[in-house]
Amino acid sequence: MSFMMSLTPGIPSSSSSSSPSAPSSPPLSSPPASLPVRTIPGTYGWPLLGPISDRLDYFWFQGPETFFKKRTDKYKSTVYRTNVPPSFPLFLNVNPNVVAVLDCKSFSYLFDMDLVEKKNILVGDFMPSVSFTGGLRTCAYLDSTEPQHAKIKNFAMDILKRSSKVWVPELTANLSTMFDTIEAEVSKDGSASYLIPLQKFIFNFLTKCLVGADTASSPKIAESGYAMLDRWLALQLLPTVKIGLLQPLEEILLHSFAYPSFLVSGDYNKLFQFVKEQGKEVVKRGETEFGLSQEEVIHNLLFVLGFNGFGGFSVFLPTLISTIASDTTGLQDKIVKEVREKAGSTLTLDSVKNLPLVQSVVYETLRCNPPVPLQFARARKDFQLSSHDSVFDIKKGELLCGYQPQVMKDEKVFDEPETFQPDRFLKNQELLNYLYWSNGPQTGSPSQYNKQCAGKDTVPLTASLFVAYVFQRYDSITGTATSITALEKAK
Ligand code: HEM
Repeated sequence: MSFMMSLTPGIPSSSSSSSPSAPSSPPLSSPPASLPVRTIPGTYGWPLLGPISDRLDYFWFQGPETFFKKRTDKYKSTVYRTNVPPSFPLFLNVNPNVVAVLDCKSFSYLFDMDLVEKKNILVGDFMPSVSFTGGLRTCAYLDSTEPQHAKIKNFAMDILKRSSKVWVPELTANLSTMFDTIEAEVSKDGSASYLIPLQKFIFNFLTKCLVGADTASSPKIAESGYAMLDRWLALQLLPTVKIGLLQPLEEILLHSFAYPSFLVSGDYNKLFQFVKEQGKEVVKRGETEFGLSQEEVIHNLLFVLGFNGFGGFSVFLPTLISTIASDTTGLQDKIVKEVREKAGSTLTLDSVKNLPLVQSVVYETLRCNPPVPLQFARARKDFQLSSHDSVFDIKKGELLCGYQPQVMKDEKVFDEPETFQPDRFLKNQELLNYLYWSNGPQTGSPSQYNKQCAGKDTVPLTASLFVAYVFQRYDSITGTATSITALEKAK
């Protein structure tokens, strides 16, 4: 961590000249004069052959982690040119060329909305068809300069603010249901596979909090709403993610073409009708207070619920559970002590303030396993970008691609970056400046002027409450990312 204090903090330099609340930290656009200017190393290879070879390395021969690491070692640089999937043969109008940015300093340029734009590049140059979202480009695909972005982002943040009253009671009620199910299965079979109860919990809880709709009012949605979202998400993301099935089948069947939305449109329409009927109050507010059409409100609600919230928590919570439930260093005893002494008998949003170790564990899990691994941004203009040791010329229109799992292991920022240190953020809060899971630093503020996750504070808060709930109820839990094998009730 020795170099950390000399880094430019990873806070967006500014948003746009029209942003009254733009943060005023030093601009990233003027790199320190002492660093040498270097040509960006790396190559896109021969047309068609370069992209296909990189794609096979990425998905098959190396996997994303080794893919980025090997090239960093080869070029002795955390900034280089490469191709990322999807590509040839059936993604003809997708340009796979990117400039990878793989340390905390170069990655933070992705947050500088004066320098980069984020139009249609949530998952790279490839964009899933808008027919998955009713023909609309939802918030996450809009650049911060597009007028609809401000309206929808403000709506999303308003939803979170208003739902704060019901957030904790809904969370604990739904957690009770989930752990009753898991507990019964563990005592019957000796272990419980928890992914389905967990996804049902996330779906019911978020639907109530974000949409104001009770899934109990529709047995079909209550029973299979989570699975409908899984299918909808899978079809949009398949071309870009490694599943780990038998290769080369995965390459041929999953990574070679985009799946059509009609395969899930029946499910999506059911969810649409459910939100329209059961989420009337929230939908109306989106129309009257934020100037959105009814269609815009509902498709964006479904995106925030399904893609951002449900998708994000479905990836994050299993890693959190597995990290804690497989620990053998005595971490659970320390958490039990903190939770029992300081959380209070009834959990509230304020309880978390008294749980610094729990919060640090949550942050450290987000650092070691950022749930959304890839982030993209396109240069709005020519500018100079610096890594820790060099400066590079970026041309207008070039696509920057950050791979968070490597960036969050930046040894110039994080001591022993490969090691999970539960109290890392408790000992040094300064490090929150470099925790980027939300597409911005944990010390930043999501707003209409940037593209930071609207749930930047809500997500770690919810995860901390989740941990507090577990250790109010249990003295210890044992398990993995998919199953719980033992639960010892609180004595
Ligand atoms: C563990 C859960 C979550 C994770 C990991 C997560 C992660 C992210 C990330 C990485 C982005 C930026 C994507 C990009 O532009 O590259 C994002 C955007 C966004 N997230 Fe989250 N998110 C989570 C939960 C939530 C929740 C609960 C909400 C509810 C309001 C939310 C609302 C949003 C919105 C509205 C955006 C788009 C921001 C914009 O366009 O300016 N997210 N999220």
